[in-house]
Amino acid sequence: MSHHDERTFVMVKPDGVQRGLIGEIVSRFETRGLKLVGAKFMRIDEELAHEHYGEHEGKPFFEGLVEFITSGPVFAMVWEGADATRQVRTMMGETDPADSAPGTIRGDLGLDLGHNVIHGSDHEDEGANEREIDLFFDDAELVDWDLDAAEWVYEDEDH
Ligand SMILES: Nc1ncnc2c1ncn2[C@@H]1O[C@H](COP(=O)(O)OP(=O)(O)OP(=O)(O)O)[C@@H](O)[C@H]1O
Repeated sequence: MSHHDERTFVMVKPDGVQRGLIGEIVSRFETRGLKLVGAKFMRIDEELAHEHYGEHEGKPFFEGLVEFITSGPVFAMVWEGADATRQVRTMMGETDPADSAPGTIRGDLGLDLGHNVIHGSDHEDEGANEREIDLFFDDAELVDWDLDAAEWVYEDEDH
């Protein structure tokens, strides 16, 4: 990982998994030049849901949000690249698919606010990316590419 790279947490939510959108979503980040360093197909239990969405506790949509995120499998990922957290948020679009521009993931694939197919760490919340990566992944599950072959694909001023 070079000095300006960072890692961010991204997750295809249960609606995206159920609709068969994992491949489409992974493909968008791959072709945008981000590097996949971790991925896990999993169920989120109540405890993890409360930790992950703790900031929304007490809001009227909280219980529904927990019920939704625990309702089926999710595809959790860690992506790495220059300014990765902000890049991913830009590619995702707005929280509400109705406000998201065509070309963004939610603008193209999202159905409504409760079914917006993807989560990505908030780039305006300092350290949210690292906190969420730690919440979902053990260090040993994150993979260093460290391949010569990767260097010509991902041009880097350090090389
Ligand atoms: N008013 C609402 N009614 C129903 N669901 C909501 C509402 N506001 C937010 N949500 C759901 O809660 C999630 C978290 O809300 P937040 O404001 O953190 O949006 P976000 O950061 O764009 O989304 P995410 O955290 O999933 O990436 C949203 O993705 C959405 O699915």
